[in-house]
Amino acid sequence: MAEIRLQELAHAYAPGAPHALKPLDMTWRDGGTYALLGPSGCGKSTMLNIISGLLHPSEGRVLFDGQDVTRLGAGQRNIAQVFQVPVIYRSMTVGQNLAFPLVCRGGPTPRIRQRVEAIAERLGLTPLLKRPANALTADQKQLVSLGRGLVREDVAAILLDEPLTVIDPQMKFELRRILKEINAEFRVTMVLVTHDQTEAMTFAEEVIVMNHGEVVQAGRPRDLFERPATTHVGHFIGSPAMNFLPALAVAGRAVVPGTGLSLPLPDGLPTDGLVLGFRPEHARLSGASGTMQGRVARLWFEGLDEIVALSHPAGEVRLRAPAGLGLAPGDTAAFTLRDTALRLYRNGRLVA
Ligand SMILES: Nc1ncnc2c1ncn2[C@@H]1O[C@H](COP(=O)(O)OP(=O)(O)OP(=O)(O)O)[C@@H](O)[C@H]1O
Repeated sequence: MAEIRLQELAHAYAPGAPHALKPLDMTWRDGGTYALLGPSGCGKSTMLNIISGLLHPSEGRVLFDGQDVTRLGAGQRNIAQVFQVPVIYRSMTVGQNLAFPLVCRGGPTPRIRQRVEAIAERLGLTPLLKRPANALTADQKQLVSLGRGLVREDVAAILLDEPLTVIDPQMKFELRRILKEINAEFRVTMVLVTHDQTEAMTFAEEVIVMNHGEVVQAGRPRDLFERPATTHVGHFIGSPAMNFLPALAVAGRAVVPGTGLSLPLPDGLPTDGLVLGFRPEHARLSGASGTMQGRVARLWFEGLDEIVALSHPAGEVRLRAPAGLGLAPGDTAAFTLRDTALRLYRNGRLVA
């Protein structure tokens, strides 16, 4: 188990090619849970493969517990990696698959059996231990892949590259819980790559949001939700996404015309490219008068809540409201906003 430090790390796949991973510095605490979150092609797998040693970075260093491992191959790093597509040894039983990493390292047989049984129990694989791995469903095969990553007690970290994609939705929730339990019990550093915000936000203590090869924000799930560092993060995290409305500078404040939405402008801030943003969850419908009034454009259900899309000359905003308020498209509605809910962005970046 190890602290992982990325120092001035960057990667281009060919000399002179644009960076697939732009320069970054980051430290992941020993025993922590982390998620790399972002759309397809943003550089998540590139970063993970550099950490596992499958890929050598074109710039910078990777340190495990202070030791430079940048030029070491995957086999020398003591990392367990689980991929999107299950990797199993088809000619072996489930038990033999789970035992394989330990057998390769030559541990005592009783200890191996004990560890295999413990991990199988955690993953619900006990009844399948003697089955040929070949005969399993895709879900079960991925559980075996995960189990092979978890069975070793000496790994520096477990890297999970979209491992839940092939897993049945019911099972996903259960597996995230199991992974967290294993992390709490064995304090093994875990890094999950995903493009699914719910998966990232419910699994990790710290989420690293990436876009176009760049880390745009790294922080606790609550901080990403409350204070997105960019409008991209505000769009990408949360459902519905954060609301953003263009603002003008008026008498030292950023103001959305025709609404009560405004914030003081920080001293010296240029006044172009201003946008005010707030979360749908922080607005409360308030009858016909409030911070902003608009016309109900659309309504739809999300779980027990109703999402109300309000149209206004400044733009459309979405609010989350308890179902059964009796609103209909075309109605006039208004909302008030929680005091601390408003954020100011300039050219897409948080300024206040
Ligand atoms: N072997 C490669 N050679 C050249 N370019 C590559 C290679 N692998 C990835 N890339 C490019 O690097 C960028 C980042 O890709 P990467 O696979 O790391 O993104 P990702 O976020 O993991 O995407 P996905 O979720 O689709 O796997 C993309 O523009 C991709 O086309």
